[in-house]
Amino acid sequence: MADQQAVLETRSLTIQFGGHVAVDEVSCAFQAGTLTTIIGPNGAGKTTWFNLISGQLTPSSGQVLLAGEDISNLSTEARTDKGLGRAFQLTNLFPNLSALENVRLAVASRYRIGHVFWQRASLRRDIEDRARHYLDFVRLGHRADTPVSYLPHGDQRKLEVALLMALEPHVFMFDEPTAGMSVDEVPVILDLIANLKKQDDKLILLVEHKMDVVRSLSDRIVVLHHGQLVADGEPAEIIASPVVQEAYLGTSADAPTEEASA
Ligand SMILES: Nc1ncnc2c1ncn2[C@@H]1O[C@H](COP(=O)(O)OP(=O)(O)OP(=O)(O)O)[C@@H](O)[C@H]1O
Repeated sequence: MADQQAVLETRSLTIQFGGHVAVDEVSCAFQAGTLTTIIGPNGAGKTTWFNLISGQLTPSSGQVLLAGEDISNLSTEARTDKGLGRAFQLTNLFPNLSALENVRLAVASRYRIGHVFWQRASLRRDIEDRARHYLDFVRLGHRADTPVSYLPHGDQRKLEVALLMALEPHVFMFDEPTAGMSVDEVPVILDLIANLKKQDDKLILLVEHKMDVVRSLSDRIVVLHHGQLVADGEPAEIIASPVVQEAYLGTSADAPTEEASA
């Protein structure tokens, strides 16, 4: 494992907002076929680290490497093209189009085709087949013709996973995928992520607060606190570690206890 090339790596990644260092020299490498969850108290820098990786923010210093290539200066779109996929909490859905049309557009964008090629029957069929495949994967096949604005919140979140899959990324990034979901919907989205994990060449990164989710899905947990990486290892070991308990006890409402996750 140690000599396997990392799919994704951050090296001394740092960003400062005024005098505040939100992500502080974070170095971490991730291998294909693993699911890592990033945890930490509110304001620890988790989302900011994600934003630096996906290109929403430019680091003050340090690098982001994708399959060994320094992508620190690339745009978000260029990073997506290179296989870095991030779910954007519904902001990339077209509410007036149907579920299928949304996925179809995502598939077509992957193919980089214009209107002329769209007319070619074989390509059109291929796009249609793929779009339906991703929609079925997220169990929304029966909602293909429903406009997105009519879908319940949980279905919209599932659709977002389908859009992400349509881009065929090597890296899937989810920032609190279960946020705002009802108790019934949470297991469905987790099941989707667990199924993604079975495609064993993928790297999945999650930011998640619910410790039962973290424990059941993760191969590895990385803990941020005050912008620094303070723990990194297997779930049971990390959750029990004093450094994690202490980090969370600073904001006791978030403490990673079984009660908090219930
Ligand atoms: N654009 C910005 N400008 C100034 N400060 C920012 C900006 N983005 C984030 N911060 C600050 O950086 C710190 C880390 O924020 P971040 O949202 O990454 O934390 P988090 O660990 O994701 O927290 P939460 O679990 O609450 O989402 C916070 O103090 C936040 O106020």
